[in-house]
Amino acid sequence: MFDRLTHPLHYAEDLLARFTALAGSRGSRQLQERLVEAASSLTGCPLGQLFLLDATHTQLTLAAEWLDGQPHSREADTVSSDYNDQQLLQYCLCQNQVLYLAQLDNSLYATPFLPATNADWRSLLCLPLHDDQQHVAGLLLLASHEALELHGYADSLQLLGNFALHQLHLLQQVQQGQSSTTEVREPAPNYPRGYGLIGDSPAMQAVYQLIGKVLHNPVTVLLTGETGTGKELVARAIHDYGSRRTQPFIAQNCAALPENLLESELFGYRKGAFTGADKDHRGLIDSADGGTLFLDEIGDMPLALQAKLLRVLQEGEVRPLGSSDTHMVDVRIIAATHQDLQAQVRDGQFREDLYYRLTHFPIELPPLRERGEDIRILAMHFADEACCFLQREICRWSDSALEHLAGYSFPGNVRELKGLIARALLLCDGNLLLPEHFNLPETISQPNGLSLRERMERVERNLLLDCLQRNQGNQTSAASELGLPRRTLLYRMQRLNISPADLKSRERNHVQSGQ
Ligand SMILES: Nc1ncnc2c1ncn2[C@@H]1O[C@H](COP(=O)(O)OP(=O)(O)OP(=O)(O)O)[C@@H](O)[C@H]1O
Repeated sequence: MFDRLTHPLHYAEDLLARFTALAGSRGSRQLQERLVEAASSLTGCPLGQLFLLDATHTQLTLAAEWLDGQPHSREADTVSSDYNDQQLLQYCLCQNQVLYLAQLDNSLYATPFLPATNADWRSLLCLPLHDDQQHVAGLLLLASHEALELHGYADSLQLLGNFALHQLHLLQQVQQGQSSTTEVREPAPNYPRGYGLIGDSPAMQAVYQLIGKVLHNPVTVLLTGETGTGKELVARAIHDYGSRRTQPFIAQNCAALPENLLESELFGYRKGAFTGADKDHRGLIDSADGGTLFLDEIGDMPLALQAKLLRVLQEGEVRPLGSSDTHMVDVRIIAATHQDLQAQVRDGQFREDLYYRLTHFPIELPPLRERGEDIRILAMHFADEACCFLQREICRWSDSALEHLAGYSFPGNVRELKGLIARALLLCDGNLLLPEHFNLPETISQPNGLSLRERMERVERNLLLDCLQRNQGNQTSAASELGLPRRTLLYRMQRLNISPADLKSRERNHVQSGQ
């Protein structure tokens, strides 16, 4: 971490002292100032800045600035969510990438976030900072009038910055606790899961069982299933929970690159193998040595490459492009496809020998519509996760919204459900998710075998139950909210078989699901 620094030991000692100083900060302001001061002093840069994302993750604000050995205050400078005029900050934040520019004065990028000084700013280091859930939550920025080699400070300063963010979070929690005006948020409930996947349906239980069989056995696994059913997630689970977890996991989508590029990416090449190959390049198979290589969309791999892959699977041998030698690798291959590989074999698009080699241990991921009971817990899990990410209060669900989702066929499976929830949360101004927040395409919504009348009755039943629940079971207030005479409400309740027991069981469900 310190190998690019001139006095690593001295730097490490100073860095440790800064951690201690940050831990001893007595308030948010002091903590933020100590961080920018520390970063500026450790790197010898006259400027240190800390930008923080707001709770909705749409605005970036300059929280602290250190300039020429002292705190520098300016008008709160807020950068809006599109960061249009702040491309450098946007790059770091959205790409989650460290940015280092040694010759800022020659660059075409605008730097309105840097304070105006007599001398021009020449070098810049900008680091994304992460919260305890590993989400980007801010930026630490250093700048100098000299062309300094700042890159060597990136890793250690990022650790220092992340530590400061965690401390900041703790301080805020303590302050909130003391003011006791803020409600303590219920911890998110634990949804049934296996190997990090959410879902409790018999179909998913069967998947968990199969995953368990291959965790400690490097057999080749073929994951099949429609798009968005979680194939990549399962591949990662097999790696993360298996014996190779400390080794690399490398994923490559075979449909993403043309044949020659895919070949050089996977197998690597030797200098001079083709025009532009000016040095040896290590392929992904080599990079995954000891670990796992996940080949997504294997059905799109060109036939010529299929033969080379078969050699890797059978002999463990790799021959880079332009090389006459082969070398051995120890890579576990997990492949995935949403296509019918057998049909592709029949059509001559997929090698039969590779097909049999890959299908030693197939795992099929069931489509979401065939595991309706998982829709509810997945929906709640994604909503909780998104609320945590946006740092907003956990949303409650109306039964009608959950039913609305349960009646949909989800051609895009879990990925589509996740997207729908993210959108619904943006549309939901309050804290209760309702059917209107989910704009499901009518044309592919499945009636689940119910007639129109039955579906209408279901909607009406949920609407009445929602309203009664809001009014604590008081029929007079519910009727008045609905603009109905009480007698009509009672009549409709009777027709739709709504009893006080229904209300009670609904309340119980809400409590159980943490609502
Ligand atoms: N059981 C699950 N629990 C939690 N999240 C899931 C589950 N299944 C899928 N997801 C989420 O759904 C999204 C799509 O999953 P993934 O990319 O693994 O699907 P896929 O089958 O590989 O899709 P494709 O065939 O299009 O590549 C991801 O965000 C993933 O985290």
